[in-house]
Amino acid sequence: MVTPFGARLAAAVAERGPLCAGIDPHPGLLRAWGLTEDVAGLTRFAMTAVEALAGDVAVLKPQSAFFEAHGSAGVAVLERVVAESREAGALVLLDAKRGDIGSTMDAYAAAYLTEGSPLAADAVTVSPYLGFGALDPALSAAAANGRGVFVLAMTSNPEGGSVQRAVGADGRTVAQAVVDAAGERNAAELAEVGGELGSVGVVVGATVDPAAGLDLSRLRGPVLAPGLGAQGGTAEDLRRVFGPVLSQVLPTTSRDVLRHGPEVGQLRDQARRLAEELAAALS
Ligand SMILES: O=c1ccn([C@@H]2O[C@H](COP(=O)(O)O)[C@@H](O)[C@H]2O)c(=O)[nH]1
Repeated sequence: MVTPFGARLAAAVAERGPLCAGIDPHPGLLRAWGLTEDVAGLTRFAMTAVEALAGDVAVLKPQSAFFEAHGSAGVAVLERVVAESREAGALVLLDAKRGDIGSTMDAYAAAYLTEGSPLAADAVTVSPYLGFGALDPALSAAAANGRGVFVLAMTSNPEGGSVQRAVGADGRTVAQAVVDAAGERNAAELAEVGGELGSVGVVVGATVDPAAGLDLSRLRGPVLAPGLGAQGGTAEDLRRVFGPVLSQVLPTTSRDVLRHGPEVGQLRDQARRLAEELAAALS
């Protein structure tokens, strides 16, 4: 039997600390690193980040959009990032935010969650706004292959609230319904294979207002928390937003690490500093 993603994530965080470092090759960061805004610059940027971070952090989160922006050659760089990060011992969470009808989700599951695919990662972000049930192919492939999914619930951007905080006929917000559906999948997984942490995560911004009242207590899975650093969230916010489920939080930041490049040692030092600060905030 394959080891479930939830168990692999818990082990990685226990060994390496809680930081999920993003690899977001923004054009502005390429310029700041003195690189050209082309595939050569992208390659140097991304592989420097991998060299600095993949042996150190628990999870690396490449943002697919910045690689896709360079066309097929950019996607080839993303394939290298995924493969070399995993070889160096980091889990890879591919931030692609895919979501579609079930038959198309089959193809996304084949691309991101199936051994042998050039873009197969340890986990992928997905969007539930075609209905949580439409994600079934990805959830099934993840379970079968020891991989994970992170479902958008309450995102870090201010615009998200108009959709995610809308209240349905049952009185729950859209975000709460997403979290509850993820929790049901985790309860089924943990009942079947045991363990503490399920493989279906959700995305909840470190920037969200705790007054939104999102109840994560029955999730029993990881909570990816973006929004730290460049978007204004702080380690202290994690305690305020996620108090009762702090041990399940996987804080992520991209620019707050990457702005310390291009020197490998400085990137690594910043990631270590943040990992320590976050571990303290989450304990
Ligand atoms: O709610 C969300 C979901 C995903 N993201 C992604 O995380 C990083 C954040 O980058 P920073 O430089 O740390 O701001 C980026 O890839 C987003 O697409 C998010 O910010 N919020």
